[in-house]
Amino acid sequence: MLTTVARGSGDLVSVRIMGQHMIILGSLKRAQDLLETRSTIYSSRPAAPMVNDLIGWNWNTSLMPYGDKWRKHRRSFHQFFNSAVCPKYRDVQVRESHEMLGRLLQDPSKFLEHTHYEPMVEAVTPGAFLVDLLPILKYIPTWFPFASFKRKAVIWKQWGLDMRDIPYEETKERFVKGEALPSVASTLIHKVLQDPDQKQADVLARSTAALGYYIIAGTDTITAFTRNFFLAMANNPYVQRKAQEELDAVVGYGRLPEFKDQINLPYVCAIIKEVHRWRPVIPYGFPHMSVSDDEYEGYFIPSGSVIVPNVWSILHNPEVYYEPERFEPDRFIKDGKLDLTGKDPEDVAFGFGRRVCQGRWFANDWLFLIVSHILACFVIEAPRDAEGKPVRLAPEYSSGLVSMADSFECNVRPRSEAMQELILHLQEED
Ligand code: HEM
Repeated sequence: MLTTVARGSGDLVSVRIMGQHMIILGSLKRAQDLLETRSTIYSSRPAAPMVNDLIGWNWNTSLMPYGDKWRKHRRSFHQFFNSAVCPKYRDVQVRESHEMLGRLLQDPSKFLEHTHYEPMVEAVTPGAFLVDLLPILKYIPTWFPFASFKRKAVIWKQWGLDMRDIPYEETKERFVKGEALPSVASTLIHKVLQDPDQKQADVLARSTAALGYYIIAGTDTITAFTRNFFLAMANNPYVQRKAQEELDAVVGYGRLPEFKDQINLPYVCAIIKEVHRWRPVIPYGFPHMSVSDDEYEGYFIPSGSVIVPNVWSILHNPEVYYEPERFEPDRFIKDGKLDLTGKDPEDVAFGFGRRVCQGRWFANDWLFLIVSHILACFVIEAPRDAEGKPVRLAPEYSSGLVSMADSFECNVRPRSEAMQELILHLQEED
């Protein structure tokens, strides 16, 4: 029997579900007080038997409990994705973006298909499966009538292992033959082969490389963000026009926006911030877990409590963001410049404290290319109704950890013949 007991109000709510304490943090102050100032206590993850034991994803940093193993994996990932290293990947990201533009040009009606979505996010959503609340369930046999989660787990486990191991093994084979291209995986393999404890080094290397392929941590979030961007542009044509005017003035027509232009494109950057704020892709926060008893402003928080930052309510606080449901990049512009004082949505959308997203620099570069390139090259319009009026798009969202908009229709067309030719030309060059 599932029982829920709730206490507290406003921005700090404590809930008990089947004996499990859960604290929901509804303001930036609460989230920072606990997850950042007291990060030694609040940086673990809740046990997730579906993911860790059944699917066998205990090699994934983002799901590991706080401790030495997590620290080792985080350090290993950090060396390849810290802010100083990420600019090295920009050439590859630019080429990827050119390809994406080419696909959009070829078949604009399939703009959602040019993004990538894996249903596995369902599995990393704590509480999505009863087994996460009742770990004993993991021992029931796969053929048991209600054990569909176990059957899914068998498929996902193999999929996860293939995703981690196949590209790694292929790179290793090429490396041994001296044919591997420079990559995160080949750098790691080079180190493994020199390590006295090759077996252990190999385990860490393949986990880092798998995350490094940004398959798990990255693609769902980037896909969800891109969908929200299309949605915001289709519903707000004046925002789109304003961004395109800025792009035309700063970049001109003969080339695509580049990283060096970013500083002169405050409105385009404000759109990225506003997409993070308006429809955060992890709206109910990535849960943390406390590792010792604590007392906070008169509340006793027992060890093992699940702590959930309510990202949606923080980013929709009308005291910080006027008319929060409105898509309004101008809220981040002051005197023609980007002004994020006390309101940068990325301080919230990428999580908190010691568990803050490790892919944020890589993601930011990627999102800048997606948004600026699409805006420079295409017009995005909502479909029209029988009277010729634009339809207000309002898709449903999935309820997983990463909240993804369901598919929706949009008219996407090149802004001009010149832009069309530029895309084709860039593809020939790459
Ligand atoms: C729109 C893009 C993205 C968003 C909004 C996002 C958001 C997040 C959030 C909220 C967390 C949890 C933070 C916490 O527990 O407080 C996280 C963790 C993580 N992210 Fe991202 N992420 C994005 C893209 C990426 C990409 C592209 C990568 C990889 C290249 C990545 C790698 C990671 C890793 C490794 C963790 C685990 C950190 C840990 O548990 O120690 N993320 N991300």
